[in-house]
Amino acid sequence: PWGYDGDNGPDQWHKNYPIAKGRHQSPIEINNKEVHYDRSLLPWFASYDPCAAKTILNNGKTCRVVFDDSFDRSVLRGGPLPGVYRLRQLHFHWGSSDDHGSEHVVNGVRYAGELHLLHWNPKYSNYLDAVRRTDGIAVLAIFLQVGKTPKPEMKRILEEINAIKTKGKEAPFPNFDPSVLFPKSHDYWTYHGSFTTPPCEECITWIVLREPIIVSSDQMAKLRSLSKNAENEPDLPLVDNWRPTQPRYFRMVSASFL
Ligand SMILES: NS(=O)(=O)c1ccc(B(O)O)cc1
Ligand SMILES: [Zn+2]
Repeated sequence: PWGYDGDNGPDQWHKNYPIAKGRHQSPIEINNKEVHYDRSLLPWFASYDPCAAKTILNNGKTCRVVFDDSFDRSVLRGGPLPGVYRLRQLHFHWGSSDDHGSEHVVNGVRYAGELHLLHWNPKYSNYLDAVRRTDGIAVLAIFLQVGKTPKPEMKRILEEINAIKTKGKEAPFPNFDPSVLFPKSHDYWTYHGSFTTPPCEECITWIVLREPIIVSSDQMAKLRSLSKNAENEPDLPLVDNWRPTQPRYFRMVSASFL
């Protein structure tokens, strides 16, 4: 199966998932010189129900929190989006050390990690139908920057890590509103792209926040303490689960700020 190692890593994905060599792939480099300020872009809003949070799991590729998306309970709207999109899950990407780990890169800057909140367009009958549509999915991406005054709200997620150390482990994760993780500024870049993991469908409206959230080096180490294997297998650290940047081709990256 696909992964992030030499033999099954990002450069090989196209063999089983040809879309991985498409013209609208993610992540990408976001460079000020190529960004277009779009003053018609609206602010985005998240209205999340903390009771929609269900479980946290280690799927061997990332740490994911899953939400009830059986109705418009926790939604993202505004910004570049035509309507409301339902929150389905959040997950992280991180490196083997603090100097890299994010998927998007801003003016050459790699952050220690990246948080993705995945939402789907309820105009489609279900999530699997939405991933086949160019306006099917919206991902809110938030950079993780290592600093001395970490965001206390990150603690809640990292405290659960001990319960999901190995692949396949899942634990209840009730009563959590992920908007507590948002940075102060809602400034964002937006462009059309893809899942950053196979099957790499090109169905995502990306909303990448300019302001990172601060996490501590210990918190990043906590994420790196997850194992990519199950408990009865050798303990291989789950690190460097990020895809390198992909060609932008003829895509416009719009900014909501000057
Ligand atoms: N990294 S990403 O947000 O593009 C993403 C989201 C979901 C899935 B998935 O549920 O397979 C894969 C990648
Ligand atoms: Zn992701």
